[in-house]
Amino acid sequence: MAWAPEASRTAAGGGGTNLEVLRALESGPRGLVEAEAEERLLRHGENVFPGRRPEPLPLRFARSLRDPFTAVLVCLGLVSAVLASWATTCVIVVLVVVSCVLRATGEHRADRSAAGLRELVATTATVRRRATETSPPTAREVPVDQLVPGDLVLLSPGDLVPADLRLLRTTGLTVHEAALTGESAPVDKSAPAAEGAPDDRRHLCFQGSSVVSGSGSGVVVATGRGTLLSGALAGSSLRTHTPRGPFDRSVNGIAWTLIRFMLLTAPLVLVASALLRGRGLETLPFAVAVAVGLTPEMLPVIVTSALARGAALLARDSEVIVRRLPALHDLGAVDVLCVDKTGTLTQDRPVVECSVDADGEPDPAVLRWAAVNALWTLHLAEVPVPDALDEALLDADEEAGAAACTGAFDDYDGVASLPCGPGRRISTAVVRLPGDSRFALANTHTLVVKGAPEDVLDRCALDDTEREQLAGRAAALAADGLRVLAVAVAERPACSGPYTHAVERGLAFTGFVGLRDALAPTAAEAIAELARGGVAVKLLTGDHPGTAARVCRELGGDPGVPVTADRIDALTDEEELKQLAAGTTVFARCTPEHKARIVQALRSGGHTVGFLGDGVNDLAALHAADVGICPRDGVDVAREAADVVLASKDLTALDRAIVAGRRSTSNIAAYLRITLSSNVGNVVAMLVAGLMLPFLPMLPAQVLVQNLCFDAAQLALAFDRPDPVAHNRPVVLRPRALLRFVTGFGLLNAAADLATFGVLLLAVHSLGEDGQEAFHAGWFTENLLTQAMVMLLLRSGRQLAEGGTPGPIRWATAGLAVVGLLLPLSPMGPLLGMAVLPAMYYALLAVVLALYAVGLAAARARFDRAP
Ligand SMILES: Nc1ncnc2c1ncn2[C@@H]1O[C@H](COP(=O)(O)OP(=O)(O)OP(=O)(O)O)[C@@H](O)[C@H]1O
Ligand SMILES: [Mg+2]
Repeated sequence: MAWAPEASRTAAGGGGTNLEVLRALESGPRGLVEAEAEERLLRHGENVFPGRRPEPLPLRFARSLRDPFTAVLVCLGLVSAVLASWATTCVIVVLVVVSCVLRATGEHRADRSAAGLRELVATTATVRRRATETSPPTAREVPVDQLVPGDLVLLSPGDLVPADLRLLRTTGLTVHEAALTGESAPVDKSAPAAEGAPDDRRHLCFQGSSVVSGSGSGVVVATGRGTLLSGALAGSSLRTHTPRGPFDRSVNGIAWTLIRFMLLTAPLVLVASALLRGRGLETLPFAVAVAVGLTPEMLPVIVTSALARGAALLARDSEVIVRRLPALHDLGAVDVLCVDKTGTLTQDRPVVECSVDADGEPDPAVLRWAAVNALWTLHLAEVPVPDALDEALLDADEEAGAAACTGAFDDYDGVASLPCGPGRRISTAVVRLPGDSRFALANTHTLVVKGAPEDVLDRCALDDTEREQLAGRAAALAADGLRVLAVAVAERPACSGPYTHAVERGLAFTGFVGLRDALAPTAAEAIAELARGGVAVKLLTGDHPGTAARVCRELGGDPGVPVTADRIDALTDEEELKQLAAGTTVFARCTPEHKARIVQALRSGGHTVGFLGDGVNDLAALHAADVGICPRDGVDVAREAADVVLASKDLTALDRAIVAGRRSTSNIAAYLRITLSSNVGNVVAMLVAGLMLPFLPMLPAQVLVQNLCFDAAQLALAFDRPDPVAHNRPVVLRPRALLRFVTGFGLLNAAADLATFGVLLLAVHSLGEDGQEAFHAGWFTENLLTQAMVMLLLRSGRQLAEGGTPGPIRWATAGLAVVGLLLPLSPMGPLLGMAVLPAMYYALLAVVLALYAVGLAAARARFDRAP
């Protein structure tokens, strides 16, 4: 348990000065001493994020019991136990246990293989601590689970709030509390004024929220199970939201259809045999066995195994972490990938290339003003985390300054800063010349503004023609692939109160700074591969349309006509937005909301959408997409929001992840096709034969043994290496197409079964009561052999004639055939009520099977040709 001491919670929750709060928590402004923190960790326990505690194996096992297929099996097991049909009950218990064990261990394995990588991209918190009582405090990163009450935490944009905090100091801090309150807009947070304020929620930051802009420091008041989020989850007033992605629509949709179908089978068999054969309740065990026979009970196992194996291989070979297994399936279905530009396709290490005045002439003063802005934005932040653009400006300025030795700008003192953030594309620093207040200059503050040209020009005192001209100049720089910042300044009488955005008006335009941000080395290759694989790539960026279009071209794509986000604002009709989103490749000047809206529009247009992004401004879109993907260098919140994390710098890992997703889905689809068509075939044949014969066409125990053999063999499908050609386009499981397939192939299978029925009539002279055992043996052999054939011919893609070493499928089918042929002849045969058949039967059976193989191959070829 990790409750903060009761006293501290009260102090933190109520008012109180910073010092009082710190004292109540036995902490201080210089942070905890390491030894004390260690001691507290023992006392309070680890600060584990709710919902992220690793699930123990028994719990996993219990969770797989909740699966609908397993539930149906358990019900059928109960029915057979009530009927005292113990053999059936035993087989069902074996099925349930095997399936749960396989699923739980599969998930566990996938988790383990990603564990090392997860550490590599783990979320950390920045704390201020001291090595000893007397040493100075230093800020350092600690794993989130090591935080203790009383720790001083520093927050900056993109951080996940690691525990419940009482704020001590803030500058322009806004946080996103959607995980707690559902509120999607960022909320302002501030440290209380000195006298303590009554509005305590404003002064608290809660675990699970994320920092959007600004920075701050706070003291930890609660960790682990003591946090508000933990409490809310325990009281289950909050649910971790699970979006309905393609996986839910396809695999789960199909599963539920099957379950309804299965629940109908047992009553149907009972009614049919009562009406037509006058049999009573004694057919119930048989009806139950048929229902079990029809159940693709291995579906959950195949799904988990195929996905877990794919995820484990990806982690090992390509350093990709799949955080939610179904996301791997969804990746395979992605047909549109939206990508953010800065930091994803580019390296986000911009370098200043030019600094020009309003006439386009080189002017170092523009860079100097931009650097003054960057310097004071950085210094006035509670936590100075340099942004890449600011860092580049400071570096370039330092170099230029060293050459020119002009010191005038260094004399400025910072007064206030209004930083940029999501949706705000300019940053302002208010500076002044230090000096005696008797001089007029000391009463003047200088506003230095830099940011997106459109936004800065809007705030400058210019007439329309001038503004247009300057916008044109910015566009020309952008078209060269530069990131462009406009710089403007204004002198104002000193203002004693806090500065607000309202002062950013009537500025004097100074010039532009152009920065070049190199492309990520593997970006072009990755994008080309995506295009070859049938995935449309769209660029969604906050940057200038010119820069975005140029980047797109450099990556080998056709940018078309870039759309700026204000066009999206103008659209009220969802239909129009859908069309615009589908027909556009580059979206520029997007705010986080625009990115999410575009993703949403593409999804409602019927696409499966992936979003690859790394910043705070990508958070909403990462949530909105079917699959959120984050590169390794993304901010904490982006990584937390993503379903898939690319742990290596290599973007082509994404292509491999998509192929892995397609492969897993293909294997799942192959399983469904194979198992359903043979199950449907068997049930139809069994019903027909059951109505014509004086005895049950198969005994319940036989049905179940046959089923066990099928299941064991079909597990191999999860490990199949399907045809690579099948993976050059998105793979989607379509319930309708599957149904068509299953009906067609199921009837073909039933025809083969009934042909065997005819053969048995010929070979076994009397099919009266005494021919029963021979009939059962004959049908058992035929069923297993046809199943083996179906597995070979209906797997995804690869043909029988392939060379090389036999894969899992061939071993499985060979095993199935051997069991089918030998089991009735072995001592097990009589135990299961089967007799030895005449040799003639095998000869005739060979003919039936050959015909069936030809029929299957022809039907498959026809099916593959169909659109
Ligand atoms: N530190 C900054 N100072 C001034 N302006 C900035 C700063 N950072 C960003 N901007 C402006 O805001 C714009 C939008 O930034 P934002 O972070 O939303 O997207 P981005 O980094 O350009 O691109 P992407 O969305 O591809 O990551 C930038 O293009 C730039 O003009
Ligand atoms: Mg970015």
